[in-house]
Amino acid sequence: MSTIDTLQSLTITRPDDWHLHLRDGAALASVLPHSARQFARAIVMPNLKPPVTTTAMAQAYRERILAALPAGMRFEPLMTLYLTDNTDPDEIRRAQDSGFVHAVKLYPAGATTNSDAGVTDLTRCYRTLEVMQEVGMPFLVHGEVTDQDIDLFDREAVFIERVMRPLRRDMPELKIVFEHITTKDAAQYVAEADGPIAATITAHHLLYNRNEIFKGGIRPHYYCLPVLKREEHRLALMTAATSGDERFFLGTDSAPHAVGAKETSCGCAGCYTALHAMEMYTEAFERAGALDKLEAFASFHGPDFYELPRNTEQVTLKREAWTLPQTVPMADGSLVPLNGGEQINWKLL
Ligand SMILES: NC(=O)N[C@@H](CC(=O)O)C(=O)O
Ligand SMILES: [Zn+2]
Ligand SMILES: [Zn+2]
Repeated sequence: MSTIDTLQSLTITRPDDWHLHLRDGAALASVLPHSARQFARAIVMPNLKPPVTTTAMAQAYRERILAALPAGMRFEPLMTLYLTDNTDPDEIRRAQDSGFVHAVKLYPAGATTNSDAGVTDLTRCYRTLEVMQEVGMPFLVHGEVTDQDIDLFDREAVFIERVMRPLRRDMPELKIVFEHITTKDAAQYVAEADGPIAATITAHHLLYNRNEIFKGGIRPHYYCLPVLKREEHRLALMTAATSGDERFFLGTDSAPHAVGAKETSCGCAGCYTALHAMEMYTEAFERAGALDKLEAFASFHGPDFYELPRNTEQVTLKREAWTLPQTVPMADGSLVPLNGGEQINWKLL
């Protein structure tokens, strides 16, 4: 064992979360402290009901987030806009000028939670995407095709061929983040592509393969989109995350849903990890013998891609076993964190 494997504590630059769902209202107030405890900043997803489609809506949402932050906590929400077939190219210029909108998000219509207002055909958005390319506004992509005749487990790989390659051929300078990648196909595509592209990787896709959803029965808290994949894909994600390649960085995709919306005959997609995401990532990197690569993945590659300053504060993770709560109270019902009731071996101080 190398010395780093036996470390009792690990001090790194405070990380950021480059893909986070904070929701709104009572749910926002319940989940925000969990993220703020761990992360200095987060890219906040715009898939509210109704979706955050304008700079004015993003500004109002940002103010609600800051108002929900408990006294004494610091956290910077980095706002995003939800792309629709009708997003006006001028909206991109307003967003860019705002200073607080940092990206625009693609939800293919019907692909995931609250994506009904999403894009039906990306070519309809080309004038808007051209302005994004021109001003350097990052384009964040939920990369799954929605065709019902494509197997659920193949939707990300097919997206690369049908959407990503044509898009990048047409807009080679557009900055793209391939969000929450789940396959070796996506990891390889991002590692090898020319031009400005990166990918976020969740902690749960590093730690689990699809067996987890069905262990001993159907376990809805492990259901998210894109769905967990085969072990070979998990291994490819681990290799990418721990490679030191600056194109891969941390994005939890923590996605809170009230327990009743998960534990039901047709449960929502989304894993809640904001409570313990850094501990989960640390566990994953330790298993790969790559704790020395965690800081760059969690704290450097993201701000570098977004052209934001790196954080200067530090945080410490201690090797200390603790048991996650079974549930987290939420004003409108409770929330089950991923691995609720189980033990985790690291603790963020
Ligand atoms: N990841 C998920 O399974 N769900 C996310 C949406 C998303 O990121 O696709 C959510 O908003 O609940
Ligand atoms: Zn998504
Ligand atoms: Zn998400």
